[in-house]
Amino acid sequence: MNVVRKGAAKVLNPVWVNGVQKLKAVPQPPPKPARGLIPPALDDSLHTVRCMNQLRSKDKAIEKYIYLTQLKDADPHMFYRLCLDNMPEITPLIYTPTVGDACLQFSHIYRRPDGLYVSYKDKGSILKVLRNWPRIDEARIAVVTDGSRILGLGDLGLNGMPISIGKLSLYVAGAGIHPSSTIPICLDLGTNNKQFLGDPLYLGLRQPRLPPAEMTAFMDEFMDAMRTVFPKLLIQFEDFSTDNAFAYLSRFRDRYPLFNDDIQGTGAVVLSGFINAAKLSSEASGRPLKDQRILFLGAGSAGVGVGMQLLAFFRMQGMSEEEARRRIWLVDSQGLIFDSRGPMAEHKKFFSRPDYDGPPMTDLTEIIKYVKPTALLGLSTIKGAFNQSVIETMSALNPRPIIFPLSNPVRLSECEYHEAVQWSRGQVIFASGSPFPPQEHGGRTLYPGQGNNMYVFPGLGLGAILARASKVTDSMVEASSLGLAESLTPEEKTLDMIYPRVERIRDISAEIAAKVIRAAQRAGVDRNTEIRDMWDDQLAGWVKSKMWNP
Ligand SMILES: NC(=O)C1=CN([C@@H]2O[C@H](COP(=O)(O)OP(=O)(O)OC[C@H]3O[C@@H](n4cnc5c(N)ncnc54)[C@H](OP(=O)(O)O)[C@@H]3O)[C@@H](O)[C@H]2O)C=CC1
Ligand SMILES: CC(=O)C(=O)O
Ligand SMILES: [Mg+2]
Repeated sequence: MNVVRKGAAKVLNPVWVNGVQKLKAVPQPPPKPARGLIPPALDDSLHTVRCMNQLRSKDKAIEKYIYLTQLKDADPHMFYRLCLDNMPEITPLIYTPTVGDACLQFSHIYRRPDGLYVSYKDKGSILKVLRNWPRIDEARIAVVTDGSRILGLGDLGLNGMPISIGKLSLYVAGAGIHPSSTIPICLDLGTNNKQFLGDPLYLGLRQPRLPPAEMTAFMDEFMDAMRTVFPKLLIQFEDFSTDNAFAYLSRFRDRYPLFNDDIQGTGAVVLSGFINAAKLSSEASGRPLKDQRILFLGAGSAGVGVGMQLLAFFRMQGMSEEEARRRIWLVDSQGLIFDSRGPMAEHKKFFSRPDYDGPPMTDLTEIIKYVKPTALLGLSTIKGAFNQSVIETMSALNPRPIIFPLSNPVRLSECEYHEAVQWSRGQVIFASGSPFPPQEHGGRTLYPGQGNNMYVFPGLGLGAILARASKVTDSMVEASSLGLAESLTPEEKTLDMIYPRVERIRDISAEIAAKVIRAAQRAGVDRNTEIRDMWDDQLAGWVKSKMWNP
């Protein structure tokens, strides 16, 4: 279990709140083991070197993942120290892309319990199961998946647990949430994955997924029980299949403090990258922001979530809803989405085009020639969909085309960075869901952005927790996005970066959290009255003081 320093003592530390000194219980690490129980020359700073050497000696990413999982279990302080000191190297191992392989293989690489499993068999007694969690009073944030759409890998059932664990490791590393305040949760509601159902080692329920009414009844009981057992908890819904992602966000968001990371977190992170990318593209084309035209490949929870966030941003620029909506085109597995195409899923209707009435359009290059987009965003899970013809056509239309292949893990990315650089002759403004290495082009080093919700959810969650928000409003999500967009340093701007360096994640999360707290206060959903009167710089310092450090 991810118990940090089991049996840690608590001491009272003085803290200042609105100019008043109070005493607060702070968990302390246990005393060092007694003399003779550890090697005499064991030294913390050298031990980090030893651990990194052991990590780097493994050939395969999945072996590194297993090593880090064991390290987290044995010595969480050292695990998070390594994460913080080596973010660019370790993030792809504990998160996408490697976490995708960890999910695929979870039932085979499983070693020790971590997180909470709530099964359909627990229906009627979910409350009791939740009460088995060992750190109820400390719990502040849960990431909940039902494993039905893990990254772009489909229905992985109970094997989705590493996604919840990985996201929460980033909450700790990236935003300083205390490890013992986190609960990874996997709802085990069956799976339609035939390979898993036939695998004797599969750890989940061997039954097909539930019909919608039964699933909703289960979710109602689960959410009620969550509120009873964990009254201070923020909930992040993660990797639910498209219909359920939209349905449960709208069903529960006004009753519980929660957000859906794939719809809202992705919307926020992509808007942020888009704002910075649009500035660069406008400098090259002279085209004002209001003339940006966005084409999405993929119209699922992420595509539509990003579309809605962009729409809100265009509205902030003074456009009417109709004008803003007409800036956005969606393409799904059947091609361009337009009104006269025939029946379509509810979540696609808002962006369906009323102004196209021709034959179905399925070829992406042809669609680009028709739409003339300035930005092409991929949330389709279709590897290679942004081929040479697509990128050359985008480059012919735009001096600096914005191309974001955002699907995860890396092997499902719509294109790779080196391809985008080569086919655009170095002009592409690029962000991908999973990381790619920098490229040399024309004597310059070009840096890809990582347009991944990992830049947003730690700060958004930290802000919501510290504000003790009763719900997560659209304005809080928007504040997280604008906070991220504004966080670039002058040096990062000089390098044409559109997202900050991941090494700065703690500072970025603190900035985002402070903005989220302000948005919660403006929306009147904050319940932490002690920080309402703080000035901005006081609030920023206070947020940082709340971060846990390994
Ligand atoms: N970078 C980031 O931070 C994030 C990335 N993602 C990634 O985005 C991807 C999609 O996630 P999500 O939206 O939740 O998944 P969904 O399953 O909800 O959506 C996938 C969409 O892609 C469409 N699609 C499938 N095949 C094709 C095709 N051949 N041509 C065009 N479109 C196609 C589907 O069409 P149809 O509707 O017709 O089935 C659907 O609209 C995943 O890989 C996920 O990992 C998700 C969240 C965050
Ligand atoms: C990043 C993420 O949340 C996803 O790919 O689903
Ligand atoms: Mg996700």
